Amino acid sequence: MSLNAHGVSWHAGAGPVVDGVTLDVEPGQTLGLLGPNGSGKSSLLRLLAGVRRTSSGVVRLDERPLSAWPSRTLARRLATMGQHAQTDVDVTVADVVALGRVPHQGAWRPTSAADRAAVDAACAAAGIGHLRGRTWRTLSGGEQQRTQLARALAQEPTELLLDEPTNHLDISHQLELLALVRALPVTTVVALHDLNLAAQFCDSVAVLVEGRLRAHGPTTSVLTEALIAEVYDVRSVVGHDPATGRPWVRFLPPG
Ligand SMILES: Nc1ncnc2c1ncn2[C@@H]1O[C@H](COP(=O)(O)OP(=O)(O)OP(=O)(O)O)[C@@H](O)[C@H]1O
Repeated sequence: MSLNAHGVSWHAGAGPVVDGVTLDVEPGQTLGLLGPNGSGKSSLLRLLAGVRRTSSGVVRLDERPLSAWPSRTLARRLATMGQHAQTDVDVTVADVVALGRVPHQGAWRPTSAADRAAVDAACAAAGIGHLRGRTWRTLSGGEQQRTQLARALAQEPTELLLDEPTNHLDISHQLELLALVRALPVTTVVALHDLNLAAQFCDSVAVLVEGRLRAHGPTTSVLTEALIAEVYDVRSVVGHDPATGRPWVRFLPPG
């Protein structure tokens, strides 16, 4: 087992935002986190990353509660990529990517050859080598997103938690990013709105509705016309690609 949530809830305001979620993420797997707007995907990702404390229940990494991990060790293991990374400071792309190395560096240890190699590899993988000298604030939304991915990759994590990593990307970069993430020997949880991207790239999916886990399992079993109608109130046809066996979804007009 890699990451595991057991009976995890998080309350904000009047009621639970995440409500009793139990979920195992197998090592090396790419798990898609699906659900309508406001269903709790980002909140659950923050709980899985340990950046937010559960109101009840426990998140474990390798069967050990996150709270029992030394923070630096945890920071080396878990990398996150959020939806809205912003800064008012004039930092370069190279500076942002190098932040991924901080958990690996001691207070008095200078940047090592391993740090430089990890940053180079991450920039190459995310296709941002040519942007390294640019100021972060001058980047397009998609370029910022790929820079954040490079920062997360430079961290050389074993678990990667991505919140809608494709939302600013053109179709080519969407496919590239998810193919890259899927090929990594890393356990990944990725919140997605695009059901066809989930169908194509996720080994399994977890579907949240109003903070509760409505379904979890292999993508092929979970992504059905009935589930899509129930969760999103949209009619669809779900087929399977004969070459890959993977599902695809075609949405139908209301009526
Ligand atoms: N700090 C907070 N205080 C109060 N309510 C919150 C807080 N954070 C999130 N919420 C609410 O919890 C619900 C779930 O939010 P969350 O961002 O986790 O959903 P999501 O599934 O990621 O949504 P989206 O698909 O729109 O990004 C929303 O109704 C949101 O307004």
